[in-house]
Amino acid sequence: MDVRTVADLSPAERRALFERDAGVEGVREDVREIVERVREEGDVAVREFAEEFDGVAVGNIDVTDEAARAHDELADADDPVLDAVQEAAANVREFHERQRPEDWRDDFGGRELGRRFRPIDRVGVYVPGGAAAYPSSALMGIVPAVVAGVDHVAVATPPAEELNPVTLAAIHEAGADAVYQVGGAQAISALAYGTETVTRTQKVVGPGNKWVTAAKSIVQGDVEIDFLAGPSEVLVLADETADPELVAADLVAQAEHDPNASVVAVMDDAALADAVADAVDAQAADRERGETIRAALDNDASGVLHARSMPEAVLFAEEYAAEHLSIVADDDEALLDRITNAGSVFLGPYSPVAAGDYAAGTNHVLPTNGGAKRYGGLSVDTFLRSSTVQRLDRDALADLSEPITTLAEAEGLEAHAESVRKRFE
Ligand SMILES: NC(=O)c1ccc[n+]([C@@H]2O[C@H](COP(=O)([O-])OP(=O)(O)OC[C@H]3O[C@@H](n4cnc5c(N)ncnc54)[C@H](O)[C@@H]3O)[C@@H](O)[C@H]2O)c1
Ligand SMILES: N[C@H](CO)Cc1c[nH]c[nH+]1
Ligand SMILES: [Zn+2]
Repeated sequence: MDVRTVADLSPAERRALFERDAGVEGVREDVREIVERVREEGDVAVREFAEEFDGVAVGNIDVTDEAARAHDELADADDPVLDAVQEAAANVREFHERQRPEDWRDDFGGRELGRRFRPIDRVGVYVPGGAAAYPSSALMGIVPAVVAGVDHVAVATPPAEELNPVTLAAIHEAGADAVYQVGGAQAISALAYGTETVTRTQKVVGPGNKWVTAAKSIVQGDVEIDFLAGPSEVLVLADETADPELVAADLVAQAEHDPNASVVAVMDDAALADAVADAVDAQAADRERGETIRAALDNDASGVLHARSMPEAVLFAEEYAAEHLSIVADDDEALLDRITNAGSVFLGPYSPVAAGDYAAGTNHVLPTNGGAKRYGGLSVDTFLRSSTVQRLDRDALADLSEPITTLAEAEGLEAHAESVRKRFE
């Protein structure tokens, strides 16, 4: 890879990095058609798109029993992959249980005010599975919904002649209530609007490629969504203490997800930048998914960048607002203090992004395309809604009657004022 200098980036290069869209805009119109066809034609369209995009003639769309069977078969065979799924699930559950908010009520001087949290009834979780299998995303999407207490968790995952048994087992292990084999934009539409087979849900969550991400942005409004969690991204912020081989390994790892993945390293040390660029090229050539990795490395939103100073590198990282931010530097905590825009942060040489991807316990469903400037990743909150509660005593309402009636009259809403006065007649 060529090393570029932050200060010398052209306006077009800056736009490609900071306004990246991972290919989503380019497929938006095609995806709109897919979403509409599924909305109007239901299962018929789901089956047609499965043939067209996945090359599969789908039998049963509902594969809930198959997921349970896949789980039983791995358990009966004492397959160590099920142990890995269960260990990861336990860590994800433990971390997310800490996020469950408590209902509360407090006395504000005669005004008893509070907040209560209740789960959404029916949610749809998309579990990707086109270019790779994603049992880990099943855990990340479903476990927080179960922890939140969602009544019905419906899952959609791409169809296959033979569905991936580890993905199915992870979906079952995580606690899904219904599982459908439908992928891509058609899955998002099915979960958003329902079909003859697929339950209509109130909120659709989960990561996916550019087609999935475009579909989520289209159904948003008709149904709640979590946020856009598209092709993976990592930004490594490093100083001269970083090991270039490890920086490169984390870049190459995220690059293997998708040709539209974006991977960046920015550092204040020119020699390190050269070493990282060389290590990335060497490692990419050795990896099984070399073609995908090379495409991701070569896209306009990826790069190895040299900054004139760490403050300049930090500003770059803030503007980039990466899904994953890895800080590999002597004083990583001081750098972290200056960062606000990142989906998930990885500190120190023993915190590779892959740890969070699979098993540390934090969620890997995270905002891409700069979304980290506006929202955080998937959590228990994603599946909750809150209500406020109040009980005022007579004196508290009497104390407030002046501001309430004055404001009501200022708004020309006399009946509001009267509803307070009536209580003191
Ligand atoms: N941001 C996050 O939190 C996060 C987490 C995990 C994974 N990811 C991303 O999820 C994605 C997974 O991608 P994937 O492709 O492996 O699986 P996927 O399930 O997202 O996509 C597969 C589906 O894409 C559809 N598709 C393929 N070609 C199409 C075409 N030409 N037209 C219309 N639809 C088409 C098919 O319906 C197929 O079922 C990767 O980009 C990965 O980086 C992101
Ligand atoms: N890095 C992905 C999120 O962008 C999550 C993942 C799943 N499997 C491996 N990685
Ligand atoms: Zn990953």
